[in-house]
Amino acid sequence: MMLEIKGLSKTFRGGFKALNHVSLSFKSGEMVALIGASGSGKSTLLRHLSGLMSADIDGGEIHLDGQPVQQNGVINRNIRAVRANIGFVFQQFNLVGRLPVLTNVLTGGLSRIPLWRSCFKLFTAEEKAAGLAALARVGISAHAYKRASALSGGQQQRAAIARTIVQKARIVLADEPIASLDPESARRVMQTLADINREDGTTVIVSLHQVDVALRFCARTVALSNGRVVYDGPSSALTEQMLRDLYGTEADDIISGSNTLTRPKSDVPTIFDATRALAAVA
Ligand SMILES: Nc1ncnc2c1ncn2[C@@H]1O[C@H](COP(=O)(O)OP(=O)(O)OP(=O)(O)O)[C@@H](O)[C@H]1O
Repeated sequence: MMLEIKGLSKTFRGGFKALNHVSLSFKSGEMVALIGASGSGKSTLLRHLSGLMSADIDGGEIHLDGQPVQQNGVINRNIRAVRANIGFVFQQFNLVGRLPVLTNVLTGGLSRIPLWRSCFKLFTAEEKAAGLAALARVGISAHAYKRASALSGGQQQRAAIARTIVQKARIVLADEPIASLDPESARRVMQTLADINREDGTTVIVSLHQVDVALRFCARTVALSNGRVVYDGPSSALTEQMLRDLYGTEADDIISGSNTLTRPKSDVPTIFDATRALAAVA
């Protein structure tokens, strides 16, 4: 599905401009990293793409395969149908902790299940089988009947990805999905996103604080600074200088990965750091 953003602007109450004429388009099957310093507008952009937040009155438009998500500050009245194609993975997992993992995953299909049935949480054998298959794909089928709150952060995040599989989402928007995970869990979550991208052709747009992860997993990177797109192109063409300009005083930590998952646990690095990644493609 083609996701097109034209001239998107968002001004928060008080006058702060969080998005400033953002225009981007995403083709089916892309895996794109969204990077930028804290406060640059990554989460705000992702919320607009799914119609969770409306732009300014004259703030541009977003279309998914020609269907409006929103136009000039007005969300499509039929947003539920549009949103059925969009899966969302949040930093804080967003599962209902007291419900079993499988039930959480099956709620991904709710937009395609008649309302009366979803109200009573009745799922057919076929739906349950689809849920279990999705859990198997993300490697956590053994935990299907545990309460979601009993899972580790990384497992909960993989359950959230399984939910997007059940939903049959064509686009997955992931907002800092690895920010609160340890390095190995983070790597697995990114690999799971890469798998659904490669195997199902699902478009994945993922905001990341870790530049090295963006370079490792995403062929394309979009960089935001103060609500504007300042880079959109192959991740391999990003230079260290661009990253320094983008992150300012945060740059050393971000680039060397000293505060992220880049520090290898053993001497076999699972993910290489951004400087070496850049040197390798130079
Ligand atoms: N509801 C809101 N009201 C007012 N300002 C907001 C609101 N939400 C976000 N902002 C501001 O908009 C800017 C962009 O925020 P956003 O969360 O999109 O940044 P981000 O790039 O995702 O940052 P981080 O990496 O820290 O999550 C920030 O300066 C933030 O303070």
